[in-house]
Amino acid sequence: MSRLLSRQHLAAVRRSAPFACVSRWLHTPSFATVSPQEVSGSSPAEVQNFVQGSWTASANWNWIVDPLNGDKFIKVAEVQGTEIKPFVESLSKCPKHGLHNPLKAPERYLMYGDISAKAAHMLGQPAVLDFFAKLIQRVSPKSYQQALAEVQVSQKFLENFCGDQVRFLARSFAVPGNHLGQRSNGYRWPYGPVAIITPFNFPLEIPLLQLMGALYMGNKPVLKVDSKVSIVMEQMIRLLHDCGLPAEDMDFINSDGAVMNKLLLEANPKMTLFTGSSRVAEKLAADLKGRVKLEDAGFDWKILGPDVQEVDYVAWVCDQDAYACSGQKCSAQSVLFMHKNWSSSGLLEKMKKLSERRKLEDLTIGPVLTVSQGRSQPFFGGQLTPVTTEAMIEHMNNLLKIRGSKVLFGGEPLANHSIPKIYGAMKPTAVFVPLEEILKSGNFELVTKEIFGPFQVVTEYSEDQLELVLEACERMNAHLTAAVVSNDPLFLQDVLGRSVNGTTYAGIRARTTGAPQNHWFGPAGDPRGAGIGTPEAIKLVWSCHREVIYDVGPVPESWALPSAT
Ligand SMILES: NC(=O)c1ccc[n+]([C@@H]2O[C@H](COP(=O)([O-])OP(=O)(O)OC[C@H]3O[C@@H](n4cnc5c(N)ncnc54)[C@H](O)[C@@H]3O)[C@@H](O)[C@H]2O)c1
Repeated sequence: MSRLLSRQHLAAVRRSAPFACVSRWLHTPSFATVSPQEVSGSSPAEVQNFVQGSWTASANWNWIVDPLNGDKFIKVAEVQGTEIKPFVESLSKCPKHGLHNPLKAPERYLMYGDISAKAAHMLGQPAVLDFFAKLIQRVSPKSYQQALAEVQVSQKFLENFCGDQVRFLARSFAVPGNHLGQRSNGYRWPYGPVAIITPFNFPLEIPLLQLMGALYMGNKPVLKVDSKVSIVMEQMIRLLHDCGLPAEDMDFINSDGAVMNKLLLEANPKMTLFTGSSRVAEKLAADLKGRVKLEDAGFDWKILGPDVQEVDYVAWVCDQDAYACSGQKCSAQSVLFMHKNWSSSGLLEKMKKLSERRKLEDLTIGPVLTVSQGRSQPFFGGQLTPVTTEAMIEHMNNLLKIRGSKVLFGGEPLANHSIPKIYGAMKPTAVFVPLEEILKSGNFELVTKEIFGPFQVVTEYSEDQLELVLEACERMNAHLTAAVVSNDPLFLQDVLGRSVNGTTYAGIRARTTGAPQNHWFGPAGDPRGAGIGTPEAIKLVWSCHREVIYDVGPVPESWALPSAT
């Protein structure tokens, strides 16, 4: 359905809708072609692709089921392997030097400042914030506050890059040369044709921030979002077009992983930003011969230091870090190392009580959406774990085989729900495993396996066991976020100085999650590691360094031909 037709359809629906429906549509923003409240099994929404300046369908519709009741409620026009040609051609139209760069079409930096200003203004309207928050809730169930925070972070990010801020991203430098007429200039240069692949858990924030970063620096991206949630970004692209985004500047594709993999191999983007599991990240790094930046798995740790204080606050942050968004933040607290001084503080009892406040009705706990890949997705090697209820229970039972381990709270499936079986439905769960056992080679892999759901491991250490805690952190593979909860400066210095996680919070209010637009967010310790959010992240991910050495003379009158060297 073309954009025009969609609008006509929308207008027709608005005309024929009963009163309650009309009032909802009245609150639907002008760019939108769906209403979050209306999408249902009996009134399914459609998601299209955008390529070479127009919205297109495909030969195949992939049905997405409502994660709360299993109804087929969204159909996505998934591009098949035989249909990728327009996307390949579109990317090939962009030269390696990009759509703009410091020496070509610099007015486009200003244009993107204007687009950001308009988009920030539009997204900041209460009705538009609400529209996106509710749409996110429909496809990636989380509490209204969590969904709204995702939209607000995205809105603030756009505000941050208004006016001249986009051109400042491409600030260059000059160094005087050796003689008159010579100087070197360092430029931030685009890659040209690029690709962005993003997962299901932040349907708006991750794709929007990476997309805008790519565009700001002069690249032409093709964007692929997990089909389960791509309706959100489809609507956002319509908003961006309304705010002046040139239609030819980016493409949007819906497909399964295998087709996207094929597209990457045929279109040969000069850089691919991948956010998702380590399994796919490693495959793409090999397939694309290292031309990638990665935001992959997180097994995020929190260490509570020896100074016990603010127990209620720390318990609340632990609950939020481990269980908000049902534990489906890549920054979620996966393991808690608790100094023995906290044992008698009542912290664990408080965490248990807080976890029991969570309920499906307000989506403070909800479905776990990591599933095995779609029909045509081949198995690429490595452990592929759909996080179903059974898978989480099985993982818990394996942990419970470790000597001294026990369930602290949770450990049971959610009751009274209609979440489809392909998704997980588990109460917020904490399993205690003794520190010495965690470190044993047979156990370590199991304990540090990322369970992308409401699940954490808790352990305890004594004064003389900090070395073991740091050894555990050193042996982990994913170094995304971390928290050192202490106001003891020497403790902080010691732990921070001997660890690597990319986004680390330190102090008694430290958390593992949050990641607003004003913090760098990304892994450390891997040269392929990407970042998101800040000017530094945009420059690192979406541009490379180019040095132009101007040497315009004059050649000194005294110059004579030197002997051969
Ligand atoms: N580091 C971060 O910033 C960050 C942020 C969010 C999620 N994550 C991680 O993402 C994972 C959860 O997401 P998921 O299970 O949906 O991840 P996933 O790797 O299965 O999928 C991510 C995206 O990659 C696509 N994809 C899959 N195979 C592909 C292939 N061969 N070629 C190209 N694209 C392919 C998927 O369709 C999806 O759009 C967790 O491990 C989590 O920690 C990391």
